[in-house]
Amino acid sequence: MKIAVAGTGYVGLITGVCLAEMGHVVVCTDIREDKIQMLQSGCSPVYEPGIAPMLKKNLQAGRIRFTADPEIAYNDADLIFIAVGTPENPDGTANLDHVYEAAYTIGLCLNQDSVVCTKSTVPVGTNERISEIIHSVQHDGIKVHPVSTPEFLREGNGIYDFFHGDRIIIGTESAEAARVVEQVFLPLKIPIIKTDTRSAEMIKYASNAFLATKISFINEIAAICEKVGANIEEVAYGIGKDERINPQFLKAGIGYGGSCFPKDTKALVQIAGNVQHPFELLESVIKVNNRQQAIAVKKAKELLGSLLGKRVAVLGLAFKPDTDDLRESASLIIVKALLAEGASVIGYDPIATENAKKIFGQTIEFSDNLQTAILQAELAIIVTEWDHIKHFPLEKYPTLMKNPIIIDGRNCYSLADVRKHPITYISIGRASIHHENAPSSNPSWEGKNDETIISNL
Ligand SMILES: NC(=O)C1=CN([C@@H]2O[C@H](COP(=O)(O)OP(=O)(O)OC[C@H]3O[C@@H](n4cnc5c(N)ncnc54)[C@H](O)[C@@H]3O)[C@@H](O)[C@H]2O)C=CC1
Ligand SMILES: O=C(O)[C@H]1O[C@H](OP(=O)(O)OP(=O)(O)OC[C@H]2O[C@@H](n3ccc(=O)[nH]c3=O)[C@H](O)[C@@H]2O)[C@H](O)[C@@H](O)[C@@H]1O
Repeated sequence: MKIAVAGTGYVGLITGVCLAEMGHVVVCTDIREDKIQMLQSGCSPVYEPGIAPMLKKNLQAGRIRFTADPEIAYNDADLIFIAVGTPENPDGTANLDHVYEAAYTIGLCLNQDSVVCTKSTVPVGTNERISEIIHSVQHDGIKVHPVSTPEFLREGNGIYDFFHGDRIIIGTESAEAARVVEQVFLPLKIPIIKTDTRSAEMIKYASNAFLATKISFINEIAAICEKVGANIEEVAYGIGKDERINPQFLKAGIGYGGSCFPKDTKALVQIAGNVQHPFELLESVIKVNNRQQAIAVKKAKELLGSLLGKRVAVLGLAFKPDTDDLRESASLIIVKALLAEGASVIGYDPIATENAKKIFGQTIEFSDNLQTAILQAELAIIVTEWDHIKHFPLEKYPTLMKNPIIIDGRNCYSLADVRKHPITYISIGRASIHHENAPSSNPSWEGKNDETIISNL
């Protein structure tokens, strides 16, 4: 069976390389010739742990090829995965231009019967439109079956998720097409759920919306914990022990970012609105997240008063660890707000700096290591819990910073460890630790003094 993949971004590339690793013959195509050239030479245009060696191995074995020519990719493909981007329109709806362009090109190029699977996240009804587009231009006498196969991988864990996902959804009205797709994934021994196309499309949005809801829920509880002197880490552990709640996605912090939760929650609000069902719960989830992404700078201002002229180190720029992706990262909001307050910003990220430079340009400085990032800084804001940041020794902050103040947006350190050092430390949903040399302005987010809170923990 020859498999083609449209789009060589995070999803397309991981899908293509992992299918080749399973032994399939795969050809990937993209409209970006620069990406295709990189991939042909064995280099991955995105950072994803494990992808580079697997790519090289399968290129050498001749199981995967890359081409900018869609004719070569689609002409004789038995199975095609569409994995192109579906970014957000200004009104929050999903932009389907790339998906429809890919469908059109597939229709023009296909020369045999084929199954066309959509991995891109698309609103309910899109696969029907994809099918119409293909049929409107396809060669006579061939059969093309559309299937919705939504993708659930996480960036930074993409390869693991491909081989060990919780489920594979196959949404189609064609039993024959479902069988073809099932045969491809059966060796992975991942539960396969066959359903209708519209339900498959909805499963993807509902999954992301539910996970985003868990995050905003725990962030709301964190905000209350700060005011009542409880500790969100203890609370999340306690509620997560209930199997019905589950411990995952209960990590309080400065909100969810990334290429999907923000856009997919907004798109689902639009999908609901289109059928006159205001999705009030999800609207609140989005609102809470917007507040959360702004909270680090709010806390900094409450603590320091003016940020004008202050040197602030932003530690972590990617939207989460183990990726170079900055799409909708909290760092974007934080850096913008710091600059608006007149602070001078120095950014550090172990992997995402090159992508960050494309966004921030010369408006901020960059450091290629954490130590120089915090050197002489008046404030450090932890945005991304990279291992390297999480495990950076606390004792180094007082030796490098003037008067060490950390706002930890990801609760990387235990309060007990922080208390051993002369550091003012503000985290999310936990007691604030004010070192005696720190600025004296009284933060409004809690009415307790530190001693009272410390004795509670
Ligand atoms: N990034 C992620 O972790 C996940 C993404 N998704 C969904 O998968 C889809 C793809 O996401 P990413 O891989 O992150 O996007 P991406 O933006 O990294 O990559 C998309 C690629 O498609 C290419 N492309 C655009 N139009 C094309 C066309 N007509 N033919 C061939 N290639 C074309 C682009 O040049 C780009 O390289 C989106 O719908 C996203 O919501 C779903 C699950 C996880
Ligand atoms: O549709 C998608 O693109 C993907 O979106 C998420 O994956 P991803 O965005 O790569 O990363 P996550 O690990 O889910 O984290 C997303 C954001 O939520 C934040 N988060 C996550 C978990 C948590 O407990 N708390 C929290 O704030 C992370 O810091 C990050 O900013 C989903 O987890 C995937 O299943 C889905 O396929």
